[in-house]
Amino acid sequence: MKDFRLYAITGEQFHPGRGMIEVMEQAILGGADIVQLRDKKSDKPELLRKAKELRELTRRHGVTFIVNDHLDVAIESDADGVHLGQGDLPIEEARKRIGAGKIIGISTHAIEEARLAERQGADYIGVGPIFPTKTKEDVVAPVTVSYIREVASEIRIPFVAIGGIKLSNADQVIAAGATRICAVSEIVGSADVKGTCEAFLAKLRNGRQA
Ligand SMILES: Cc1ncc(COP(=O)(O)OP(=O)(O)O)c(N)n1
Ligand SMILES: Cc1nc(C(=O)O)sc1CCOP(=O)(O)O
Ligand SMILES: [Mg+2]
Repeated sequence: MKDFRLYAITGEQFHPGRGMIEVMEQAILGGADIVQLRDKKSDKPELLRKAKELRELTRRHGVTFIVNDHLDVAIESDADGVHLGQGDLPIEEARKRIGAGKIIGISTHAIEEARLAERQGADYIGVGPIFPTKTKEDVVAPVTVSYIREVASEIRIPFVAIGGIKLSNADQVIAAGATRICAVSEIVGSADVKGTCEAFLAKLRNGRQA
């Protein structure tokens, strides 16, 4: 898969009065290079409509587009891939349905899950939740930056840190070895979405030099 640095996930509850496409376009203009549609409320037709809009936006900007949870919506909207949770369908089955050229990402919360995801052919893993977060209802206890250190030293596929990551704590995440960051509320809930993305990327760039 095309490498990425800043992963922006939709969260419409964080920007009342502003449209999702407008907000995600600001994230992309700020440098987000992968976008995920995460929507726990909409029904299938609504999800598909949003996925198609985001597909058009991301294609126009040359940015990777992932659909959370819904493999069928990912396929029908011609997304670049799907993000699975630990309780979702197995990677092997998802791969058969979505095809070899597409991206499969999976959430992990412990090194055993990361090892398994790598063996099963995931293209990237989510590593989290690093810090407490209110964005995800059924979230597990924070894994802390020590899990980033474990993954960075052992896992070879790309990993992205997620969960409670803010501009104010991103330096800890980067110092632990993360070279890719994912955020929901800090990005889409910001009054300056573009500036927030630029600030995350500046931190990631500085971290690489450190
Ligand atoms: C990049 C990334 N990492 C982790 C998640 C969480 O996925 P999951 O565990 O399936 O939980 P939900 O997002 O479905 O609530 C993610 N979506 N993206
Ligand atoms: C969607 C999600 N997945 C997580 C995981 O640990 O797998 S944490 C999380 C929520 C991230 O939202 P925020 O950046 O607002 O904390
Ligand atoms: Mg999920």
